[in-house]
Amino acid sequence: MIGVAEAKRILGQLNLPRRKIKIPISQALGYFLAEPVFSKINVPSFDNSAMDGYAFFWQENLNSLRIKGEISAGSTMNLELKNGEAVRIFTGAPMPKGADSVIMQEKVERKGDEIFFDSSEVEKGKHVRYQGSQCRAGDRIAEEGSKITPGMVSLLASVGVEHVEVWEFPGISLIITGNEIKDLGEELNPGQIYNANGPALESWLRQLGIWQVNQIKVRDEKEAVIQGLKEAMESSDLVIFTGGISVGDYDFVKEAVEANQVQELFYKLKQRPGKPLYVGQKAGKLVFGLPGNPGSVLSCFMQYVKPLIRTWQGEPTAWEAYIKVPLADDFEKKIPLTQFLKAEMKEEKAYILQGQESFNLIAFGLADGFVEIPEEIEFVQAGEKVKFFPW
Ligand SMILES: Nc1nc2c(c(=O)[nH]1)N[C@H]1C(S)=C(S)[C@@H](COP(=O)(O)OP(=O)(O)OC[C@H]3O[C@@H](n4cnc5c(N)ncnc54)[C@H](O)[C@@H]3O)O[C@H]1N2
Ligand code: MOO
Repeated sequence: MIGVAEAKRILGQLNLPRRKIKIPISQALGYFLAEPVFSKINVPSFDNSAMDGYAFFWQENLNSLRIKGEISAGSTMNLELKNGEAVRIFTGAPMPKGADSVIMQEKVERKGDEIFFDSSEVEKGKHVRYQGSQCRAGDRIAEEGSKITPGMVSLLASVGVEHVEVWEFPGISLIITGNEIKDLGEELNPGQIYNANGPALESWLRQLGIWQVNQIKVRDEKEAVIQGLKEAMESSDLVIFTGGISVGDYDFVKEAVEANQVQELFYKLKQRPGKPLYVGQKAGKLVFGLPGNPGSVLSCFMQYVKPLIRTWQGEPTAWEAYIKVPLADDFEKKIPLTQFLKAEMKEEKAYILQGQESFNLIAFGLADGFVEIPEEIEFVQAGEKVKFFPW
């Protein structure tokens, strides 16, 4: 059995067969840039007013101006001001020739075609947004690996970028094993349970922007599991099993990966929950055998599958997605394994929740994420900092 750090090192070093795609920015939310982005234009592309008011040429001791005309946003009017003249101007409208400053309309008193104001209210260059003051054509405005947020989309649109090169998301298949598993809405007979893992993983994947997932259920029969994996590998980059990876007589995932010539990267980790985690690889495709208990599925997904998918998607720091927070209470770890514990964050402290068994989902409904207590640590004192992995 290897430890958590070694497992992460192995997965972190994989050479993932990622693909670049070019997509319109309207569809790019949540993707990561595969190339840096350069501005196509100067922004602003012309000097313009930052306020509704009056534009003029600044001079010492100025306290009145004569209004010569009006310029609104989008106007192409070719107006030229002389000293002592002002133009009525609106936010975003181009500054006329001969003007270098704007005064807000609230600061003036208008009488006919003249405005009067206190000379202390005006300043050279005030309320003008100069050409190229955000960026200039050719400037690098976003780096490779940046996540496309709504803010980034706004920036890209402002500089005239219509399409971006991003890393394509991996295609994913979920294989839910277990004769006892019933879908919601179905009747539960004795010995049967609801499928918690399928909806949980679907939700996780949606959180990562992945809405299209091939999901199949297979019975605990060797041929069905082998065939299910074969078909899933043909259509996906990542195959995620839940259940069937332990040592029971009806656990066939191990036999299925071997029958499909998947090469083992590791099997069984010094951790709880999720000890019997399996990961294998074939021709760049990855197979995760998540142990069936829902607590194990969620911990293993969060610790290994999520960072791997994020890396595939182009996030450079996916394996460091934790923060260090103080533990609210003392914690004694009674097992020589790394423990992932469901925890709630309150007033910047992590509270380890009751009910940490890997079948028990009550704590999952309350948790904000996991606390990690490393293998070699036996006791953590209240106030000591631990790694916290937010959902
Ligand atoms: N003799 C041993 N037995 C077990 C060991 C071991 O080392 N030696 N490890 C235990 C640990 S730890 C885990 S975790 C489980 C993992 O078992 P499997 O991956 O084979 O999973 P299953 O046996 O199929 O299921 C385990 C458990 O989870 C429930 N389950 C499965 N799928 C779902 C689902 N989609 N939604 C909700 N719950 C699900 C299933 O009914 C079982 O109760 O093995 C231990 N045994
Ligand atoms: O570690 Mo298992 O993953 O206890 O449920």
